[in-house]
Amino acid sequence: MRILADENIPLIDEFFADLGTIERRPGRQLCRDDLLHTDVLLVRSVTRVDQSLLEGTPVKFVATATIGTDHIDTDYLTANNIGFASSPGCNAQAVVDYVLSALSVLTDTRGQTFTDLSVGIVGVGNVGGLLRQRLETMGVTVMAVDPFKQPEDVGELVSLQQALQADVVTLHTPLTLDGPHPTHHLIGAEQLAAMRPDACLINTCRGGVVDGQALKAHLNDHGDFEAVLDVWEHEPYLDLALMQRALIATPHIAGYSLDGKMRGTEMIYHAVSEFLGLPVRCKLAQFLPEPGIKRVNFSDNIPVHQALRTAIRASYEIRVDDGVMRAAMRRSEDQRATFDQLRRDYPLRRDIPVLKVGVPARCLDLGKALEAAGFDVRVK
Ligand SMILES: NC(=O)c1ccc[n+]([C@@H]2O[C@H](COP(=O)([O-])OP(=O)(O)OC[C@H]3O[C@@H](n4cnc5c(N)ncnc54)[C@H](O)[C@@H]3O)[C@@H](O)[C@H]2O)c1
Ligand SMILES: O=C(O)[C@H](O)[C@H](O)COP(=O)(O)O
Repeated sequence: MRILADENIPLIDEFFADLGTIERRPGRQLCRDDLLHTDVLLVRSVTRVDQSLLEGTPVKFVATATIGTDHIDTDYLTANNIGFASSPGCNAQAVVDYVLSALSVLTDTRGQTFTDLSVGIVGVGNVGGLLRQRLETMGVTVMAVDPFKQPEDVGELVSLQQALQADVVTLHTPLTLDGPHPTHHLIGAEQLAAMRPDACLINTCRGGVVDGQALKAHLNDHGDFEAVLDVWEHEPYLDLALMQRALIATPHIAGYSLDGKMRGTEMIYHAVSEFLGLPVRCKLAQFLPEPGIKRVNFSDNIPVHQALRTAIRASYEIRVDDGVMRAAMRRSEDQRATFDQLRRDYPLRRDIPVLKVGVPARCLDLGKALEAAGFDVRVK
């Protein structure tokens, strides 16, 4: 068995070494010639997998260690009897953490608390569904839209027009170009104009879901409008003027927690094992390290919103990623190389539920609020 893997997929040896020989390549440069002796191809989102990559190769199975699948021509795989698996939900928690950290910065800059906000969630799948659950338990008003879901499965749904009325609109759809509800440029000039002049748009799904030119113009015309952008229309190239005007700008790392990335590898390992008719031979828990910060303790005189902010940012401080990207892009002579390097060298980050939070026994409300945000609360 010959396996070729993107060099940025973690734990490849740990999960796949007993299956055969493993080769690694930078995902963005992977080409057909690399695959002339490959049986199983393991990719991330930066490799376009289609006829031009696979035709004439012996590849029998393709797996992507990502949630998104817009880089895969699944029709071609099906038509050519090539097996396929993705990693649905693997890094959903990390994206939710990213949004919570962004909201904590937004409310901070505006002197608000989480419960002052209404949040429109566009796409109520793995990420949007978990986000909805967290925000609603935290007491935030949510307006969710998803034309492919039923309210009995995901809770109350509204139209996109209604969701655009929220203080914050956060996007969690796949990038789709066809079908009954395509998402390419789902948010353009018309939708931005329908939003509140002081709203905040968060995009962590795919750059192409937002019309970047329209967003830049809207931001320039509306001084109180904010944008939090993790994904960009022409990645790995960025519109620097859009980046400068964004409240927070990051290099497509919303899902980049260690837990999320490693869970992605575990999911493709399960899929490859099943394809080969093999039993599951190892588990992610064997390889996950202990968290760096193990515990944050609160005393009883801290307001709930402050404790939430502190705990969220102890787990994941989005402003650091924003600062690092702005500094790197300012110095950069090669945007593409810088964008990829920021992603490749991304520092270790753990999911919110990994952080234990200590609260005094008499602070029931504090404990409940932290639990609602996903923390592992221990009563002192
Ligand atoms: N920035 C990152 O690091 C990162 C990490 C994970 C996922 N993502 C992106 O986020 C996307 C969503 O992730 P997920 O795990 O929730 O996917 P998912 O497939 O579980 O959910 C997507 C939801 O969007 C809905 N949807 C589709 N078209 C829609 C439309 N026109 N309007 C409203 N809703 C629509 C679907 O019905 C589905 O419920 C992924 O496709 C991926 O591209 C980005
Ligand atoms: O779709 C996903 O899972 C995310 O966008 C993922 O984090 C992308 O990471 P990449 O494959 O580009 O390293």
